[in-house]
Parts: sequence; C-alpha cells; structure tokens
Amino acid sequence: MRHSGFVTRTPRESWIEQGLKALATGGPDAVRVEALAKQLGVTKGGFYGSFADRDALLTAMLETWERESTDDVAARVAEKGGDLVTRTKRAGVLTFSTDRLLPIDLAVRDWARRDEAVAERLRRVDNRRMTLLRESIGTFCSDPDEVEARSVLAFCLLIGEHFLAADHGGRTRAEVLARAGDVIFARKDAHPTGKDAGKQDVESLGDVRARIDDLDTQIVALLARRQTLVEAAAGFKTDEQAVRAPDRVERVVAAVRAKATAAGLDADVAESVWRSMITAFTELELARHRDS
Ligand SMILES: O=C(O)C(=O)C[C@]1(C(=O)O)C=C[C@@H](O)C=C1
Repeated sequence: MRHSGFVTRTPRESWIEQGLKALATGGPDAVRVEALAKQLGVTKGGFYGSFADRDALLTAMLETWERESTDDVAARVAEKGGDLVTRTKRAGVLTFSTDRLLPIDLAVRDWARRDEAVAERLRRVDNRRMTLLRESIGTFCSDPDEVEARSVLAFCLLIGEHFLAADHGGRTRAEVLARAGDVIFARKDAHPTGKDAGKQDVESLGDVRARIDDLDTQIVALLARRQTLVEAAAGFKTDEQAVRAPDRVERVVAAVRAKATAAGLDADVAESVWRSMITAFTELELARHRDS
C-alpha cells in the first residue's frame, strides 16, 4: 500500500505525502515548503528538484488524492469481489471511515469552498461516487427519482455524520449509521438482474417475436409523442447550433444511462439507441427549418 510506513518513497512522493498530512490537519495554508522540509528533516532546497513551486505541489497532492479516492478505491474494492451493493458499501467505508482518506477528503471539501479549481476537482470525484451509488441502488430500485434520492441520502450520510454532534438515545453512532444504511439500501421493488432479468414465460421464437412486436407498437406511439415535442422545440430555435444543442444531448444521454441502469436496461444499449434517435430528430428539426 502506498501509504504504509514500510514503503520507500521517492523524494517527490515524500513531499506529496507530507503535504497531504499538513492539508488534512491544517488546511491548504498549512502546506508551506519550509514547514514541510522541517517535518521531513531535509533542506528546503531539495523541494525545487521535485517541484517548480508550491502550486505544483498542491496540484500533485490533489492528483494523488483524486487517484487514491477513485481508481485506487475501485481497485481495492474489486479485488475482494462481491455484488455491486457490497462493493459500493466497501468503497464508502474505505473512503469515509479510514484514517487515511477521510481527513483529506474533509479538508479538500473545505478548501473547495474558496477555490474554484479545487471545487471542480471535487465535483469530478463526487460525480464518480454518485455514479457508483446510482448503479448500485439501481440494481434493486427501478424508479430513477428514488435512485437519485437514495444515492444523495447515502452520500450525505457518509459525509454529514462527521459534522454531527448529536447523541442517539443510548444507541451508538455506529449502530445508527448501520441502520440508516439498511434503510437506504432496503430492497423495495426488486427486479431480477443477470441472466434471469426480463425472463418471461415464452413458448417459442414466434411467441417472443409477437411480444417484441407489441412492445414496438408502444414504443412507436411514444416516439410519435416525442416527435411532436421535438418539433415544438424546433420552433423556439433560430440557428443550426441551437438545433444541434450538443450540451443538451450530453445531458439527455447521461440521464438516460442512469434511468436505464435503474430499470434493468443495459446503459450502453440505451446510449446507442438515444444517440441514434437524437441524431434523427436533429435532422428532422433541420429539415423543418429548411422547409419553413
Ligand atoms: O432538447 C432539444 O433542444 C431538442 O430539440 C430535442 C433533442 C432530442 O431529441 O432530445 C433533439 C435535438 C437536439 O440535438 C437536442 C435534443
């Protein structure tokens, strides 16, 4: 493990490590080259062999924190296996209940309130955590709004509990947290996943195809309603860039991926279908503009 005391670090890693310790205990203002040199028992001059300046160290520290709290946590969790919910809970413990990452996370969170670049990095890390929570809760909860609400509750619980001073009437904090976790992860409307997902009583290929045809009838009706709305959207647009609306496309695709996961539909299939559909509707909007 990178942070075990038995690993020989390069000078650069030692500065980063000492910087993260200073950040965790005293915030970014405590990350001063002279103080770090003293703590490491080296001269300040050596610092400039590894970093151009203090800002370069701060960036390297944030990179280390980001990597450890996302990719490294994911790798450690994957090593032990288990289903997605088990792995998500383990990731939560590794990130928010350990001496290593928790104090750094809380310090970064505080720092992000005053520094836009840090806020951006924190947003990226938190979004990855939310994606994991959504995917995990989506394995047993099919309502996308509820998946989002439960994911936020789980996230707020993990972070917020470190800011609470409340007692729990004879219960320990750990007991209450465990119970809160059970509530958030309680299966309400489980749908089957894996090879049994969507398994229905079908007698023959003809049977399956008849059902697919029925679903297609419903999908076509929904798409006709969608087309009416897309045409209405076209009416509000005055140029090609507005018609193409690439930002909106990405938001729609991201939302559809989350909804797909929650509903038991493969997220890649959903993305591919939606991109293709939006391309066709964009062409339709452009054609309507040309004709008008
Ligand atoms: O949201 C819009 O602005 C639309 O016109 C709808 C829609 C879509 O099909 O979802 C279609 C074209 C744009 O590229 C973005 C999205």
